[in-house]
Amino acid sequence: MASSDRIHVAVGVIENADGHIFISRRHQHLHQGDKWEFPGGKVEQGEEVYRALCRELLEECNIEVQDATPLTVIHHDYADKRVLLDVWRVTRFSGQVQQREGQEWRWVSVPELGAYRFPEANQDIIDKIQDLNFPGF
Ligand SMILES: Nc1nc2c([nH]c(=O)n2[C@H]2C[C@H](O)[C@@H](COP(=O)(O)OP(=O)(O)OP(=O)(O)O)O2)c(=O)[nH]1
Ligand SMILES: [Mg+2]
Repeated sequence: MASSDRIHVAVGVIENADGHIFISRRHQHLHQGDKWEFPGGKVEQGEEVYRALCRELLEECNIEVQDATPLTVIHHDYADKRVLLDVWRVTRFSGQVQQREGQEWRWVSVPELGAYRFPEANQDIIDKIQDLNFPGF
C-alpha cells in the first residue's frame, strides 16, 4: 500500500470536571466494530487536523472545542487498514457532551479505562492518559 492509503484520523480525549474520560462504542458493522473508542473521525482532503477535530467533536459529541493540545501521534497497521491517529487532549470546550450518533457511551475514570476493549492502536493513548494522571508510575 502507498503511504497515501493511510487513513488520517483526528481523535479527541475529553475529560469532565471529575477527571473522567468520554468513550463510546463503535458500531458493530464498522472497522474495529464493537470496540470502544475516543470520539473522532477522518480528516478530509485539504482540511487542517485541528479543524477536523473540532468538526468531528461537534458532529459526534455536540461540543465546541475551544482549546486542545496534541497528546500523541500513532501510526498503526491493522491487517485491513493503515491509520494515522492524531490524538488531542481537549482542554477547553463549550456545550454538554452528548453522543449524537446512537453509539453507546460512558464517562470512565482513568484506572477504569484499562478494563475496556479498544482497537489495538489505542494502547499508546491509554498509556499517555495514565502518564498524565499518575506521572512517575
Ligand atoms: N474515532 C476513532 N477511530 C479510531 C480509534 N482507534 C482506532 O484505531 N481508530 C480507527 C478506526 C477507523 O479505522 C478509523 C476512524 O474511522 P471512522 O470510520 O470512525 O471515521 P469517521 O468517524 O470519519 O467515519 P466515516 O463516517 O467517515 O466513516 O480510525 C479511536 O479511538 N477513535
Ligand atoms: Mg468517528
